[in-house]
Amino acid sequence: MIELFDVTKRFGHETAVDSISLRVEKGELCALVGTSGCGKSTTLRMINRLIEHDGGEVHLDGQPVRSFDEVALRRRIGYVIQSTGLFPHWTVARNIGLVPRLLKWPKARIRQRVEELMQLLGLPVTEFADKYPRQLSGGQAQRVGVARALAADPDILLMDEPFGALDPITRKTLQHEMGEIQARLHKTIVFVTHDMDEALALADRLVVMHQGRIVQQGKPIELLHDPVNPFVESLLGGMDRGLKEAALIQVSERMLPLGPRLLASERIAYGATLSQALSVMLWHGVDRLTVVDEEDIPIGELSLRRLLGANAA
Ligand SMILES: Nc1ncnc2c1ncn2[C@@H]1O[C@H](COP(=O)(O)OP(=O)(O)OP(=O)(O)O)[C@@H](O)[C@H]1O
Repeated sequence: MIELFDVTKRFGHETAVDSISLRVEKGELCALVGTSGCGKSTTLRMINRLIEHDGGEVHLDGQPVRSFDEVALRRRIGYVIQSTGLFPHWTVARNIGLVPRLLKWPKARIRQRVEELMQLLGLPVTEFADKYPRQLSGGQAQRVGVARALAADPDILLMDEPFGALDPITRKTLQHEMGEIQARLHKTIVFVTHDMDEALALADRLVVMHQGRIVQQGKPIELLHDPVNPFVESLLGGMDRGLKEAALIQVSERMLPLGPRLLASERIAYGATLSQALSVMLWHGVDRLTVVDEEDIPIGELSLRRLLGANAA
């Protein structure tokens, strides 16, 4: 668990982070969002003490971070940044094994752990273990960065725009995989991003910052429904909030059993999102879709009228 109590950071006369309080429960993914310069990265870096706070307290599992040895603290906390920070003259395997080596794990255990993580992150060992960072694409390098952060199995991960430099398709793939990895590993994660869709898709708790302060925090769906002010409303998508909420709901959650009616001609996978289903309806000018499973077998239907009814209720 990570707790910030009235934490403040000043750079000269400028207050970058202004008395913020935040609690991230064990196993929770907390996304920090807000306009550029609002203090997100500074907040993140005060957790692993890359930046020391000036006021208030930062606690990990009830202990002030200042009571930990700085180096030991950073080895306990995985840290992923946009530019990856991989050592260019080290192979992928060596980069991933960095913290376990510093922790003096036996060689065989390090090798086993590196291979396990490469597999988890979709990097075939025979293909990638001996490559150097310059031989990787941006997406592959980012996977190595995440694998490295997970190497010593830290409870806490800090991720600062980890997918910021990637093209939209690779970014979506990595977001999806990150969601799946988190569902398996249940790390406590603080995640900084500029991408609201990424934040909404991944976060258990969304924290909106503005000018060094937290203006609102809560579950993504709560913020979408009840933004506290026009700034939060516009950050969350303004009039697009309905579609953003629909992107968080799976077709399977809203489908109806197959009825006696003829199957609708257009199909949608049960794992698709409601926003994708609405897009398919708009595209084809239809108000019903047949929901199919992985084998393209009809298992239900989605009706625009019933969806509207559900929202109106
Ligand atoms: N080392 C530093 N020295 C002086 N000022 C700094 C330093 N680091 C950050 N700042 C200032 O503190 C404020 C908050 O910066 P921070 O990087 O935390 O914002 P951010 O929300 O992460 O921004 P971005 O989204 O653009 O990355 C900014 O005004 C920035 O200029």
